[in-house]
Amino acid sequence: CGGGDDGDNGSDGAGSGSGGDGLSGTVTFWDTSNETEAEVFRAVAEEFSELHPDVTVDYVNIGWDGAQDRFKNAAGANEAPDVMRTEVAWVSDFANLGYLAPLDDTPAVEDREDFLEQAWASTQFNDTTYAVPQVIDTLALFYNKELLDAAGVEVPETLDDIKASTEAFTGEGLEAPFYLRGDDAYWFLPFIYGEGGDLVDADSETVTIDDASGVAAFEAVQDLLDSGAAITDTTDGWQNMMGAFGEGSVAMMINGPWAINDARDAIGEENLGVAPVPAGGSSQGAPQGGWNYGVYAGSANLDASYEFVAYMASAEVQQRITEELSLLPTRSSVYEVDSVAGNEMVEFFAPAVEVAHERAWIPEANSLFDPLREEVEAMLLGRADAEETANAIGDRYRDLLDWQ
Ligand SMILES: C[C@H]1O[C@H](O[C@H]2[C@H](O)[C@@H](O)[C@@H](O[C@H]3[C@H](O)[C@@H](O)[C@@H](O[C@H]4[C@H](O)[C@@H](O)[C@@H](O)O[C@@H]4CO)O[C@@H]3CO)O[C@@H]2CO)[C@H](O)[C@H](O)[C@@H]1N[C@H]1C[C@@H](CO)[C@H](O)[C@@H](O)[C@@H]1O
Repeated sequence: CGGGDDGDNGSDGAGSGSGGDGLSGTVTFWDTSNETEAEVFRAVAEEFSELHPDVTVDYVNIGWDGAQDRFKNAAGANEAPDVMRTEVAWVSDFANLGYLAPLDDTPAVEDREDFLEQAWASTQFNDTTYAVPQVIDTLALFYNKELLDAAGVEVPETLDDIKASTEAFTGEGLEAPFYLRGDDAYWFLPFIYGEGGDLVDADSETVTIDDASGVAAFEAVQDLLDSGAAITDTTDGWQNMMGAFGEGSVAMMINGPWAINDARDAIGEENLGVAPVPAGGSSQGAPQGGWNYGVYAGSANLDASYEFVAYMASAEVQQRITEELSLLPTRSSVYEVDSVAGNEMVEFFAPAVEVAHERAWIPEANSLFDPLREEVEAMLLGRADAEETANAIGDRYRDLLDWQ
């Protein structure tokens, strides 16, 4: 803050010291993390009160399903939590509705230059900062090293490699080489990027999912299933995917850093390998995802909420979250810490995130995933072929976006 003031306001900065910094009251924090992650996020969040004894943190884990609507409904009734774990694509949605407090020039944003540009981009809406980055992620190929060795299979680099491994794995008694998640549209993106395609081109406001690349992507999905190289489900995908991978009925799945600890518990830490998502017919790519902290615009305790967000997004807390959960930091400085730099999963995922497919952080983007999931589900259930699926999605996007 500069100036001649000796700064003795009773606290020695964020890192230590008792209260006396004028913060008090309760900060309610809604967290969407999964069961394994929640243990760490809860502990870290509640420790904020040790630094600010007059502040009570009310940590509430609401999980992932329906979280976006739960926050919007609560905000609409002016009952939203002070701080919300906000998925990277929800910032524009919540900000567009006026539900997030602008954070520029507030204590919530500390060392802005330390944040990764890819992560920072998702916190912006109408040239204003509405969130602070927590973790960044992308999708990768998770594989069971023992099962690949037993089948004599190298880590696949393309979808054709996965198909070519089918006999080797079924010969070892596996149901199939690969679990293809069929109930979450995020998991379809690597197939679309693998054919050099995308859902839309936001710059030219053009729908591209029903281009030849989109049709080729859905043909590749159908071909993996018809050839016996993959199994899928259109409901309970998370449980079925983690179950099949954990029991060894498949050797591979596509997943993200949030699944690392559960996958290690299931097949053994030394047995888990990660690699880039397999390439398709003409290209290779994985989507960028992740999470931020948003502050509810109607919070009755903005000062404590800003400081809570600064603490949760601090380098110290990010380092601890990586050490305990192998989630990816969004601060460049944290990647320099030995315990983080030496983390095998960070060593893989950090460069993978670097080249992850950027998305358009626009409110409309939120509404692209449900039509994608629903139309692909129809294909997986045999009600449509790849071309009909691509065309159906394209038509729905043009209706939704009023784009070409
Ligand atoms: C359909 C939805 O499409 C999009 O969501 C994308 C999302 O944008 C993608 O980034 C991606 O998310 C990754 C995520 O990045 C990745 O980190 C991980 O998250 C882990 C956590 O890591 C882990 O801690 C734990 O929490 O568990 C998490 C979950 O595993 O995996 C996520 C993917 O699962 O994929 C999402 C799509 O799935 C829209 O944003 C909407 O949400 C839309 N649904 C609403 C649209 C509303 C109308 O606007 C409608 O009113 C509502 O009814 C609908 O619900």
